This record gives sequence, structure tokens and C-alpha cells, in this order.
Amino acid sequence: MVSPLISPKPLALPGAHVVVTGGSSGIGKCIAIECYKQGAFITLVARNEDKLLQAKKEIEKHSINDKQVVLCISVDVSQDYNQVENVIKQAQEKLGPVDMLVNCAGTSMSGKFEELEVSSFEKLMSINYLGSVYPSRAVITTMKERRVGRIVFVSSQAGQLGLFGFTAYSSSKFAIRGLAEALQMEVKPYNVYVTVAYPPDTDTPGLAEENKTKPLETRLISETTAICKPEQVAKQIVKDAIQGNFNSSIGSDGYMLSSLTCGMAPVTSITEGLQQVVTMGLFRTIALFYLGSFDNIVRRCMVQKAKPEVVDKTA
Ligand SMILES: NC(=O)C1=CN([C@@H]2O[C@H](COP(=O)(O)OP(=O)(O)OC[C@H]3O[C@@H](n4cnc5c(N)ncnc54)[C@H](OP(=O)(O)O)[C@@H]3O)[C@@H](O)[C@H]2O)C=CC1
Ligand SMILES: CCCCCCCCCCCCCCCC(=O)[C@@H](N)CO
Repeated sequence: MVSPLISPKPLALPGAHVVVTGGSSGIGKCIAIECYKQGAFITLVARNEDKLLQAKKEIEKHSINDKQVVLCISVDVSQDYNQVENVIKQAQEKLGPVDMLVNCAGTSMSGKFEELEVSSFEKLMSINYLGSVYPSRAVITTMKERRVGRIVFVSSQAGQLGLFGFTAYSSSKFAIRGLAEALQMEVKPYNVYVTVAYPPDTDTPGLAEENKTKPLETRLISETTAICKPEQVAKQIVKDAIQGNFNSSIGSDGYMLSSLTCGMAPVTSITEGLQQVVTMGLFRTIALFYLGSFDNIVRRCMVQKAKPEVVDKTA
């Protein structure tokens, strides 16, 4: 019997081909830089060509030898599977089979359930979820044949708990977890390892955009965890992906959330399994206090908003 606790052999990044979707900005760009610094060849996938070229220039500053290449591909990862398959083929012809795919293309929209456009639910599902399915589907056969590969999915802490304002976003990030668990069980015998990352708020252009329309409740609840630097998040994700860890999280809140929500997720080491067993009750206890404080935030905001009306009536 294959033990669920056998740790994989680390992936060697020097000379490896790493594809990063969403690699032209924020966390994805930092992941590309981190891999490039370790000797990988990079394919960046995103839509906007100017941003891609800008990122390519920035990444190339970190080269460690003169053979390294950064290839840019402009495509929408969420629209047409055949198109995604074609561009992955082109990238493999130029830089060889994909050793690691990082699904980082994604976006967020927040707002109360009844205020979000119905189309936002479709859009987030298609970018965050299908936009991770398509590239993964395009690389998996070759990875299985070669008995080599890493697939990284970038979920979010909001993919571990549902919170105010994120009815559309959280569900698209939870979906990734289901995909990742099922896929990992299929591909483990082929030496292909899946990593799901759950970053907290991270200082990126994406977060700045999100903050323009974020409900107060969502902002206050999110402030429970400190804002991370994308470089720090990227470093952790790359480290976990190389090691073949199923879970990638950051900080003490991230550690507690991952332990608490481990469920039936695959386990990568004996230490990880033991820690989950031992800490579960304690972390659930701590979580109850957090949940209480989140409910309080929501209630206080509701009372606050009701106040002007009360004043009007008495005037
Ligand atoms: N920043 C944060 O606080 C957190 C972010 N995350 C997740 O991390 C990921 C990256 O976030 P962040 O760095 O903030 O995002 P950014 O908005 O800074 O970057 C997003 C990247 O994805 C690309 N992209 C977006 N949509 C598509 C698409 N349909 N097809 C191809 N490429 C696309 C963008 O390029 P272009 O627009 O040109 O296509 C860009 O390169 C997302 O999945 C996000 O949900 C998770 C937790 C916290
Ligand atoms: C033991 C229990 C510990 C509980 C800790 C709870 C912390 C909850 C904070 C949730 C923050 C959600 C950030 C989402 C970031 C994101 O994905 C968007 N910024 C994307 O743009």
C-alpha cells in the first residue's frame, strides 16, 4: 500500500519550465520572479500585452544565467479551452514540457449578495475557477506521462471561510479546493503534486482595485489579518510547490485556518498530520471568538447605517 505520508522528492527549478497565469502583475509576477531567480524558464500568461512586456523586463533583471528565457503569451484563460490548449502547446514547443503550472490569474468583486450583479457570479466562476481548470487540463497529460509536475492553484483565505461581501468571490475560491483535492488523488501515483495557496490580503494592484468598492464590513473583517507583501507570499508559494505540499499558507492566522479547514485534504508529512490532529480543538475554540467578533462588526455596521434614518424621523 502506498502510504499517504510519503513526502515527494523536491522539484528542481534550475532549467525547469514554469508557466504562471496572471504573471504580469501582483502575486503572479512575484512568483515568476522567485522562480526565475532560482534558474527557471518562465512563460507569463495574461491578457494585456503592455503589462506582459513590462513584467518580462522586470523579471529579466533577476536572471542568474544567460540562457534563461521569459516568454509572454496574451490570452484570456477563462474563455475558450482550445485557445488555452494551443498557447500552452506553443509555449511547450519553445521552452519544453511544463514542469510547474501556477494558476494565479484571478480577480475579485465584493458587495452584498443582493447588490452584486448576477453576471459577477458568472464572471468570477469563469475567471477564478474555469481559468484554473483550462490551463491545468492543458498540461496534465504530459505531466502524467513524464511522471514530473507541479500544479499550483491560488485560492485565498476567503476560500477557507465565507465572509461578508464575498458571496461571489469566496464560492469561486472554494471551488478551487474541490478541484485540487480530486485532482491530487488522481495524479499522485504519477508523481504530480498539487498545491493550493490561501493568501491573506496582499498589497497588489488587484487589492487596490478591490478596495475601491469593498463594503465597510468586508474591510473591517479582512483587517483581522495584516496585509502581506506579494514577494513574501510568492516565496512561500514557490517553496511549498517545490516541496509538493498540498497546503500553502502564511502567518499565524493562515496556519490556524489551514489546520482548522484541513477536512479530508491530502497530507504531505507526518508532522503536518500530527499537528492537525493535536490543534483542531484549540483552533476551533479560537475560531468561535473570531466568528463572534465578525458578527459584531456586521451588527455594528447595520446599526450605524440605520442611525441617519432615525435622526430624520425625529427631525
Ligand atoms: N491581492 C490579494 O489580496 C489576494 C489575491 N488572491 C488571489 O491571487 C491572485 C492574484 O491576485 P493579485 O496579484 O492581487 O491580482 P492582480 O490584479 O494584481 O493581477 C491579476 C493578474 O491576472 C491576470 N488576469 C486576470 N484575468 C485574467 C484572464 N481572464 N485571463 C488571463 N489573465 C488574467 C492579470 O492580467 P490581465 O488583466 O492583463 O489579463 C494579472 O496579470 C488572484 O487569483 C487573487 O484572487 C488571493 C488572496 C489575496
Ligand atoms: C483559528 C481561526 C483563525 C481565523 C482567522 C480569520 C481571519 C479572516 C480574515 C479573512 C481575510 C480574507 C482575505 C481575502 C483576501 C482576498 O482574497 C482578496 N483581497 C482578493 O483580492
